[in-house]
Amino acid sequence: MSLAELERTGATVITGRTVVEMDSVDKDFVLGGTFFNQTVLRALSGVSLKLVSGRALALVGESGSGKSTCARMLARVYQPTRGTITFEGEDVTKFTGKRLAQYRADVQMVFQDPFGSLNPTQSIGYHLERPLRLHRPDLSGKAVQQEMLALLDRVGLRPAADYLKRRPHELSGGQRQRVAIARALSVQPVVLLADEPTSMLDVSVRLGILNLLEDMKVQRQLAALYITHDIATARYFAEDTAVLYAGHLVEQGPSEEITERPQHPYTQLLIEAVPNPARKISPTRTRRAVDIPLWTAQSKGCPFVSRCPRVTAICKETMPTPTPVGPAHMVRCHHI
Ligand SMILES: Nc1ncnc2c1ncn2[C@@H]1O[C@H](COP(=O)(O)OP(=O)(O)OP(=O)(O)O)[C@@H](O)[C@H]1O
Repeated sequence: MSLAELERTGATVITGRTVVEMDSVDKDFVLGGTFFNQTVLRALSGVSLKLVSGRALALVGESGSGKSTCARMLARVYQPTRGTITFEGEDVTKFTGKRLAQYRADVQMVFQDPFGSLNPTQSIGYHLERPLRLHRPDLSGKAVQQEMLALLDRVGLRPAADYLKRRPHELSGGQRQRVAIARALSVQPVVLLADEPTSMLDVSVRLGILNLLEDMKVQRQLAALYITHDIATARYFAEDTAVLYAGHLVEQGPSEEITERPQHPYTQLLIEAVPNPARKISPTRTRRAVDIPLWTAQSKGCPFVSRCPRVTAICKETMPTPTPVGPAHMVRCHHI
């Protein structure tokens, strides 16, 4: 049976190989207090996820849920407090020197603010030439020029030669994000971490950037992490979705399954919040803004209790373990 046929049967087909794996990762930040009585924020609690070549995983959650912390750990900006991160089977936390530099080239990040990530005093050519010369010393001067033009062309900045001498302020937000993507691709990465890559762009250009990232994911078989507040775009770009709340993964599985049949009350809340002109507004349903709880090493129970319509005594005491509810679909809730 071909992959396409197998997919039509409804089975979850995970193509590609696991490139990066996070296993039971905690990340603590010391916020203050004395040496003997520190206030420790647990920004991530027991997070496990995989990035697979040619596939994207969307990491969805509200502000402060720990999405960027997760990406920064994958990029080796932060070390985990507990748990392991492996890259092609090797322990990332042990990388130093040349191995760490190579890892940082293999794992590229695209940030939400395309202007902040480019140097306003330097040309677009400079932004592409530097990583090419640093990470691909085999290329001759002429080959570097050709590669810069090919990269700009590939991200849709045409005619490419026109863009080389321009500076970031001469480009629109969407064009700057295309330059940032070209720069990330210049070092031939294996993993792409896209941290809300469209949230600061005009709505009209967002789809173009998502399409470009999708093309790059497929053509280069990148293992991608797509961070977003917006569960609706998660389905568009990512095959798999993981929902993060107060540093805990509360639901994870195929994007289509998660958006069609969300099981965790938090995922259901995110889906209900997606604007849908066809849906009637229920006057009985009221929403109040609630902050994500500050999770510490002493916190217990499920972090969603203060907002959960299903809450019972056990939820206040014990964090639920992951429960399978479908092929490659897990939920952490006592009441599914
Ligand atoms: N370096 C740090 N020191 C202390 N606390 C931090 C640090 N980095 C992040 N945090 C805290 O960790 C929690 C998670 O932050 P993070 O930026 O990962 O969330 P996020 O989901 O990416 O939010 P946003 O969507 O607003 O970027 C927040 O409470 C944040 O204040």
